[in-house]
Amino acid sequence: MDDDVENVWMTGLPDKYKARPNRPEFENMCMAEFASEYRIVYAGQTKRKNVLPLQNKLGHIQKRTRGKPAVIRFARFSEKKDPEKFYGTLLKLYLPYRTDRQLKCTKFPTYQTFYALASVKLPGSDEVQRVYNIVSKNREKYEKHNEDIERAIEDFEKNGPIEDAWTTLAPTNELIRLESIMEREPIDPNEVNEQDDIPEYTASSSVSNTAMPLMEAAKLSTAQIRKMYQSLNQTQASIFYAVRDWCKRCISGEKPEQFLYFLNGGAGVGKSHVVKSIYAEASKILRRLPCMQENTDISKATVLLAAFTGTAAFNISGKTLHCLLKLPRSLKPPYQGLGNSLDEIRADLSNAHILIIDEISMVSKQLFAYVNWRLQQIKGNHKPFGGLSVLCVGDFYQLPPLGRAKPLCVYEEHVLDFWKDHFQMITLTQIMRQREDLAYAELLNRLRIKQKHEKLTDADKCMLEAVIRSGPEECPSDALHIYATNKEVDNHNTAVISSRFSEIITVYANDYKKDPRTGEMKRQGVPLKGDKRDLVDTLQIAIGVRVMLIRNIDVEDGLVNGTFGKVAKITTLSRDGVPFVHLIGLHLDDVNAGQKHRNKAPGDDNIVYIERLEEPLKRKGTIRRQFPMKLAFACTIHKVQGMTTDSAVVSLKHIFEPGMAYVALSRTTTLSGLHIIDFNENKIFCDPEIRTSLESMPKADFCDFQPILHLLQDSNLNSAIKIIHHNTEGLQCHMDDLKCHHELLLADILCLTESHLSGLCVPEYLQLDGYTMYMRNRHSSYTNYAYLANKNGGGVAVYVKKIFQARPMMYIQNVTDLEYLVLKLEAPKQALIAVIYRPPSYRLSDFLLNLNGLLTSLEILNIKPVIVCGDFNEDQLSHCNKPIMNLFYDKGYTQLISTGTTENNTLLDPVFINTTHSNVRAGVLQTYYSYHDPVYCILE
Ligand SMILES: Nc1ncnc2c1ncn2[C@@H]1O[C@H](COP(=O)(O)OP(=O)(O)OP(=O)(O)O)[C@@H](O)[C@H]1O
Repeated sequence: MDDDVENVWMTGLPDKYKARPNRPEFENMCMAEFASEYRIVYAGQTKRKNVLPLQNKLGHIQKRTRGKPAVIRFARFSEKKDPEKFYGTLLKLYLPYRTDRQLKCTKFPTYQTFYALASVKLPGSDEVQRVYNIVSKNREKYEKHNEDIERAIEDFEKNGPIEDAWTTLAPTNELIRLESIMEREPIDPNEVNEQDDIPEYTASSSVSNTAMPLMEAAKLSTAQIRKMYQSLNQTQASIFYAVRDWCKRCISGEKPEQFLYFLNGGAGVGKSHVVKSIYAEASKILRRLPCMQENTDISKATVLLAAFTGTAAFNISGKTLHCLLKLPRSLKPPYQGLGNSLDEIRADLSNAHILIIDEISMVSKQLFAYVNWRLQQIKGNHKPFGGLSVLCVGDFYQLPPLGRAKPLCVYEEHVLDFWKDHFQMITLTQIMRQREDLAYAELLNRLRIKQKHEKLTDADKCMLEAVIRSGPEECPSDALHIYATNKEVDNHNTAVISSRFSEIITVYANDYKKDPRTGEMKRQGVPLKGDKRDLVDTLQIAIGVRVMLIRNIDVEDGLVNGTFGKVAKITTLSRDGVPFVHLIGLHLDDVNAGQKHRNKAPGDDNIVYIERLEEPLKRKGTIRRQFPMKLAFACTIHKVQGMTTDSAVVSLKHIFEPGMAYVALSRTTTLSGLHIIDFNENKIFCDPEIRTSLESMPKADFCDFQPILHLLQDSNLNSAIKIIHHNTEGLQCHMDDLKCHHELLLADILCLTESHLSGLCVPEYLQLDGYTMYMRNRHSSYTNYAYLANKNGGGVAVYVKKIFQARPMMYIQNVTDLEYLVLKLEAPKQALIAVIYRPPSYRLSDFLLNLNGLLTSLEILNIKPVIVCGDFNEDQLSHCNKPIMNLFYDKGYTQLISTGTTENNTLLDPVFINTTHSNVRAGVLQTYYSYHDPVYCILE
């Protein structure tokens, strides 16, 4: 290159290789050869390139290797092509100390390495002596132990490596290693040891390289899951059904567009509750995806549950985002792709279709961008988030991301944005945490959006005054104290332990520092001064003290940064006669947490044992071994986001961020459980940008998933007749589900098939308030077909609102061998409503005959409209012949349902009407407890 060329900087070997000279000998050269043979020479050096004398070269090399041993490897291409000549020349040069045998190699087989440029010319014969002198000198200098080494090599070649060479080579280190192994408990390969970047915690220097354990389904029993579904309020149910519907469309092969939803709502509105429900249901449905059928490893999750902090992740039985997507500690652009672990994570997430991120308010824009890029890389798809559907959940009025970064929802020009224009919002408004104390719940809603200089209303002030205390002495001492800063927390904890406990044990950190001379890690007599994010240098504990874990020891097992408990046992051992604390046993507040960490010592099975963690201190070259916990009579507000408690003392003194006061004040289930100290209403404030950002966010439209509720907002429909049919797949076991459904009980006439009931009278538990029930069991429905009568299942039932005048027609002349019920509606309007069930095994020709009989009888009654609903086990969406539908058409009926009514997207549950009624609305409702969805029809 010319001297004045500036563009000389190349970042690495591939660049240098790419820019290799455009000469024939380089053309077919591989990078490895290029790397071993060539070095870039700059400016002045290039001028002498053809005649660099060997002694110069040697001197140069010696300088470069800083006097370390080096061996010459000559690579002159012209000579290489004629090896005999080449080695002949070399032989002359090195005869005094090289044997023929050794020279038969392309590389000199010694223990030192030296590369000369290909352009080096072999010295002429007059230079031989000079080179010889130099080489002899070097040899004296570097090959002092040559004989020993030769012997060792021979020995090695003959006998192989010494088995425990490390012991001989570095005895002290080996001793330390063995001691460490003895001290260490067996490691569970499933444990994930990764940490969060949240305030006051150490961020480990590298990403955890522990193999990613498989996602497990939420550890809830079927009964618990069912209870959760039943408890969903109306808005919670709408998003639940929206996601459920999306999953159903996936399994029916429809390939629906990815959804990107944001589930918004204040503290305690039940966001996490919905997440758990969605996770359970979506995982169940997506298990039927074709890829899951083909894939032998069905343990790979279809729905990924993640959160920013370990506490939030455990709360929803998920993982931290960092751990799930193997994100690096530093999220600074440019994006660092996954290297070797890409295949592994790709396999792990191969079935993933939905990602749920809880506590989204704490996710920074950078982290969110990383999640997007990572998923794009993993899925090999350029769609946002690699084509995965994403449900973000959280409350932007709660804690913002660290470092005062703006929350995701606040758009900033020139800052990476994957939120705006992508996500649609749904807001939960009904507070569930404080549902027993509605006044408090409403107060919290107002505090959530209070601006900094906005004044509280007199009524709100009055409510709060009832719980404002002049100081901690007026508050229950055993309640959790919540402060804004670590300093306040530490002061409180120290004061409590020294005033209330006597047998206090001080656990010092075991600190190690590298000896600069020997490189050995030396145990320090007293703990080193650590950073505030390091594990504590001295931990004061006693039986009964409250503590909190400060590291994510095992997220899946609930041992996370922010897990609370009480010290129940302190196990000591002794080394050289000096006792030391070996394990600390805790009774955790969450009895489900720490299942894997029990039984490490004899005694109480409920004790969860925690051992020391080893971590590098912030100061280089130092290591600390300490229990990852601290006292927790008090904790910071950052630790309580997501927590529900009966009683808490909240100090507002040092609040420094928007949303902090709101998070702290919204933890207790009732106002009486809250005690406020250092009250200052100006400390309760939100980020004003959040309100405007949320107001401008597109809203998700879930009307289709609860259509009757939506339609009834139109007051004209209040007097319309609402008829619903549902194949319940067993009424007895689904009675609670039916009662909790938000739309089924809006029906005036609720027709049910497959009630699976026997007997003739309606038992008490099947009664619904405000309804009269009629039923017909399968056994009494057939006279001529024993093969059907003797089978279990089947049966039909109808619930009619008591305000209606209706007459059941259980037996109609000439109508036999049908599972049916007909209801003659007399007031306020006239109509005939029939519900029919046709078992799949019912021979079609026989069924058509009997159905025809029924339809003819209904015709004779001359009442209009006639509405016939039921499960006919004939797919109305199928392209095959549909004899049942044809019969109805022949009789002048119209079918009202146009979309699938089952999980497989078949239309087995049609609704037929015999008039061309212009004001009929009909469609499909959602449920979770049957293979069939209910269908409705509203007659104005
Ligand atoms: N539909 C519901 N029925 C009964 N209980 C509910 C319901 N939804 C939520 N809860 C209960 O209310 C409390 C708060 O719910 P959850 O933790 O899901 O709220 P959140 O919106 O995630 O709160 P935060 O924003 O503070 O984390 C929990 O005890 C939860 O079990």
